[in-house]
Amino acid sequence: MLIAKDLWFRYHDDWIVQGTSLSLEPGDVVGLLGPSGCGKSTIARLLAGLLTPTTGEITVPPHDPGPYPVQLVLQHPERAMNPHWKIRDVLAESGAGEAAIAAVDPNLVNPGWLDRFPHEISGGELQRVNLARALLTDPAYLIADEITASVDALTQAQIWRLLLDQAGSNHIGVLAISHDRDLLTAIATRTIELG
Ligand SMILES: Nc1ncnc2c1ncn2[C@@H]1O[C@H](COP(=O)(O)OP(=O)(O)OP(=O)(O)O)[C@@H](O)[C@H]1O
Repeated sequence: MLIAKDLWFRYHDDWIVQGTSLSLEPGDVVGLLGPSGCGKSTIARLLAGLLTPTTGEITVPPHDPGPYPVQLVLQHPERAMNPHWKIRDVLAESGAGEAAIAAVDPNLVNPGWLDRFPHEISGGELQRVNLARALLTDPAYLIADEITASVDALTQAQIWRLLLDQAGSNHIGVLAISHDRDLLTAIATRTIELG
């Protein structure tokens, strides 16, 4: 289980995260909703181990050295990858070997993209690559922070279908962060509301 207990965090003087607690079980899909600036992305970074809470405790599943068991996928995939790397090298950053990359679901990553650079595929396609890279680390939990906020409704539905299929078959717990209450109602079994 991924457990956050009474998290407090501030970047400077103001407390951004004030006593947040939440838990996520393997296979759970939980929404996180709240107004802009209330600290959703900060909570995401705390859970993914990219920030350390000032006080409070985060329990993650035991894991070997290597990729962290809580992976974070962000809204802008182009900011999360080296623009000079081909897609196969972007995916290899997960630590996955050639065979695992070749075995990625072609609905998620079209094999024809592997020898292209990030700017040579669309934003929605690049987000699928971003998602595939996180999934290739074999995460126990995935935090999806506004991952479909920049794509059209059809692509949004397609990306969420792929993510939920993969999460379901690999028993991955998902925390879906969004401003879109309707989206969270459609995909999550429960939603935590902040602010
Ligand atoms: N690196 C940082 N340094 C200082 N302040 C920051 C930093 N990152 C975020 N903040 C501040 O922390 C607060 C919470 O930001 P955060 O991105 O967590 O909110 P959010 O709920 O995800 O917002 P949004 O829905 O607009 O993405 C904001 O006031 C923001 O300005």
